[in-house]
Amino acid sequence: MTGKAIIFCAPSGAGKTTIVKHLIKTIPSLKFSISATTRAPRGGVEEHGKDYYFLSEQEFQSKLAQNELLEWQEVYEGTYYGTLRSEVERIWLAGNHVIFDVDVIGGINLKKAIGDRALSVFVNAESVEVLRERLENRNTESAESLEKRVGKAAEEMKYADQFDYVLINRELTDAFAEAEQVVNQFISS
Ligand SMILES: Nc1ncnc2c1ncn2[C@@H]1O[C@H](COP(=O)(O)OP(=O)(O)OP(=O)(O)O)[C@@H](O)[C@H]1O
Ligand SMILES: Nc1nc2c(ncn2[C@@H]2O[C@H](COP(=O)(O)O)[C@@H](O)[C@H]2O)c(=O)[nH]1
Repeated sequence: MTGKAIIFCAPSGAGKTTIVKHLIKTIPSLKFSISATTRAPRGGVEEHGKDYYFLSEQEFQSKLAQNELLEWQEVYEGTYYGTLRSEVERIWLAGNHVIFDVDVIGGINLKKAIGDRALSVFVNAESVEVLRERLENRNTESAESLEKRVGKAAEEMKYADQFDYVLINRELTDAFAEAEQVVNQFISS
């Protein structure tokens, strides 16, 4: 089996992490590419080596200098995120498919780098107001961080037409079913 790549992107709060976690649970050959980030872990929720590799800025810059990142972005001012080449290699060598949860520009760059072996999916909500409400309910962001994320969302929505598939996440159960269908069809093609 040739390993494929599934790229999930979305404006913050649209629900891509929720959908990606669901896909990993339901499709056994799909493995998550754990990114590197300089963001601090969300207390009590996130683990190093599971959700992210939480690095200092110096450690991140060192990986960048050694060409260990397939793509990277300063997603929010002063906060870096990047895809490790070693994650993709590890997952493909084990005979699995890789799934990414990355920002919109990172996703466009990954699709360019991987080509036809990759399916890029843009998850969206009905409106920026819905994104805000979901982020408020998630209760993980400071007021400042929430404004940064919502502020960036309208800009990110403009890139939706550069993706292979656009999924509007209204009811979560419907979004799960649609995501499963499109991913299963791609990995079995
Ligand atoms: N269809 C939905 N209806 C209501 N709430 C939802 C829906 N989908 C996801 N959520 C909730 O919205 C919040 C944001 O979802 P999630 O963390 O998956 O977003 P995200 O796109 O990964 O955002 P970020 O880029 O900030 O990590 C979560 O609390 C999640 O439980
Ligand atoms: N370009 C990349 N973006 C990434 C990567 N890993 C995660 N992300 C994106 O960052 C934002 C914020 O994530 P959060 O965990 O702080 O909410 C989100 O859009 C992620 O998809 C990466 O390796 N490269």
